[in-house]
Amino acid sequence: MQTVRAPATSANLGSGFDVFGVALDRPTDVVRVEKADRTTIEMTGVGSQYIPEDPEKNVVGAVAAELDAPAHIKIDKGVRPSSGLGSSAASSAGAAVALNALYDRGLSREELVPIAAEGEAVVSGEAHADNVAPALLGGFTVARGDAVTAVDASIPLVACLPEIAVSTRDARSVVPASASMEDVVHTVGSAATLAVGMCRDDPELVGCGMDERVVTPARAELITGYDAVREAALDAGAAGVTVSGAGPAVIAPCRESNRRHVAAAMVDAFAEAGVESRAYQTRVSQGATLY
Ligand SMILES: Nc1ncnc2c1ncn2[C@@H]1O[C@H](COP(=O)(O)OP(=O)(O)O)[C@@H](O)[C@H]1O
Ligand SMILES: N[C@@H](CCOP(=O)(O)O)C(=O)O
Repeated sequence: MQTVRAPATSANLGSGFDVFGVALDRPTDVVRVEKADRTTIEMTGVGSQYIPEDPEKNVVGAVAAELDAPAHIKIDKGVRPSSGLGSSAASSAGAAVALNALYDRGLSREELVPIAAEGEAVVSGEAHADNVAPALLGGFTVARGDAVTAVDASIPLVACLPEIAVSTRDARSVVPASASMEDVVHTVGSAATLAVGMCRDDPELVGCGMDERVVTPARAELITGYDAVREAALDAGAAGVTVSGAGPAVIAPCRESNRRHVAAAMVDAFAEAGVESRAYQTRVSQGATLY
């Protein structure tokens, strides 16, 4: 038997649409695997009632098939599905690490990225790696085509998750098909600033580099209260605010000393907009861990 704790992730970070991602130290999924003749899946935890246990429809079924590693897979969900916090990626990455160890496949974390990405294809139709890369490698990751670059980073963040469901598919359908050259230049400047901020562990640069004018405003429309939550987080001292993943979670880097204050301000602002929410006081952290 093998057990893995796999982290939530936030992919995009505003300026890095479909490219940037970070692993978060909470929330997490716990994935437990035991050898079996065929793959079966058992789900518990937050939102598990909405997740199919059929291996054809659950992301971990595809990962087990890719690794030719049939198992009884138990997943205790800590990362709510359709959250914008890489819920499916946490399970995919956790299963990839656990099954790799269970069957002694000897694959590196980098080699597991495309395998875990096949799990993502079950949900979104695309084997995108921007969530599974940080879930496997930890820190800040850059997914570009088949190549992934990872750097360690330690940035305090608040990830505030409202009681709204936004499917990744729906949130992708509102992304504009084109952007002006002015907006492209602005995004490149922001993305470069964010990457430097991650390398320097500087939350101010990371927050500044999240500014993006094409994808984020379109998706913010799907999140009741987004503008008020953004303003409240900035007033409370956040260095920047953006939509986490495809939403509805909203993410805000900040100094550790004002993280609690930022978290409270975001929850209060959602409440004023009539939406319940939960704020995770978290940080950029390590990838999936065997224990
Ligand atoms: N093991 C799993 N964990 C989470 N979601 C899963 C899993 N297997 C299949 N799904 C499906 O994936 C969808 C949620 O994934 P996704 O939209 O990527 O969430 P998030 O925005 O949190 O990353 C839901 O439709 C859910 O039923
Ligand atoms: N780059 C993708 C990431 C989706 O992440 P999720 O956590 O919302 O599944 C996108 O922005 O569509």
